[in-house]
Amino acid sequence: MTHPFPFPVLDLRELDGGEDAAARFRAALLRATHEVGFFYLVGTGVNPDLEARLLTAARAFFALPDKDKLEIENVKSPHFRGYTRIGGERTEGKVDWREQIDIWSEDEALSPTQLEGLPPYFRMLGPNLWPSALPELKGVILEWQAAVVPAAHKLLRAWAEALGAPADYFDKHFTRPSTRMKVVRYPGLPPDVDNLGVGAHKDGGCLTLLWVEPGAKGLQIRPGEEWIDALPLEHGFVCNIGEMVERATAGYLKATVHRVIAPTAPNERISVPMFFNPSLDARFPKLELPEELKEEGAYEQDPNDVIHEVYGDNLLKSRLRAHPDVAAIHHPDLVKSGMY
Ligand SMILES: O=C(O)CCC(=O)C(=O)O
Ligand SMILES: [Fe+2]
Repeated sequence: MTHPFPFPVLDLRELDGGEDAAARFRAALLRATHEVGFFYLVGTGVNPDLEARLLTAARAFFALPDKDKLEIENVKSPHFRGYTRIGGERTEGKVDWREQIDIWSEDEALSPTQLEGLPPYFRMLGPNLWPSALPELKGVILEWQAAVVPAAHKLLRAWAEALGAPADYFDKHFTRPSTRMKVVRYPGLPPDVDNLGVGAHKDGGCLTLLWVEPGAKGLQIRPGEEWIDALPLEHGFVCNIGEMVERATAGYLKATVHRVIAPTAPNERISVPMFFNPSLDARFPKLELPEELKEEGAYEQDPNDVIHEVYGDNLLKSRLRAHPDVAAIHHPDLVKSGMY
């Protein structure tokens, strides 16, 4: 029998509820990310009013005429920001059935002179694209980022301690975190089309905090042999770790494969993943695990998908593969180099 909410629920407020509560939280966090790689997070401080405003703004954006959405189309951004139309993104070489806006931290682009001699991943720094037809979108998104990022920092500190390291073990790699979020709409599939909303994948970075509109099914995870359905928990996030944390812990914490089944028309689904990741030039540290956690050691890197040590290299590789059109227009030299 399947359970609609298959992961443990963790309440972030426990970390501030005295040493016993904090220790309980850390133990539950460790167990969840060791065994399943996913958990629900409540008590983040993101309030229901902000959730409702985000959902309204997201629906309003996707309901805009194409010309207004295409004003910020991602092919206009060398920095992989902006709107991607349905079919414009790929997972495992297959197009995904979703449209989305990519919003990263708000950065200034480096000039060609500044970029000279720097690793190519610095090209990804740059401004976001905002739609002039929906000026209120920017405020809601920046408010969302400001509300979610502190929860992500707290989780990282809890993991460090749970893994026997000092609480600030990861902090120096997150001085300029690469916060990437997406506002995604999975339109209903016509009955004659067979496609996934997004194909099976592991998240590439450290930590994902995913918000899904209440009641919308579609997310499936595969911690073992079988796909498991996971509904969103109201006023909670679905959290999971990515390949960099899996690698840093020699596989003790699991980056679990997941995908989204597209809804059938007239249903649709809005989701807002936030990928919380280290500074671009961070060389994510391997953690020396305490003896009692060392037993497994089953971690093997996929030889076809090498995880680079420097986060920016990973991110650049994944962006170039996910958006071949942006790559061809803005980064033909990188495509030609064969390094990604
Ligand atoms: O939309 C979702 O629920 C999940 C999306 C996802 O896994 C991703 O974009 O990495
Ligand atoms: Fe994902």
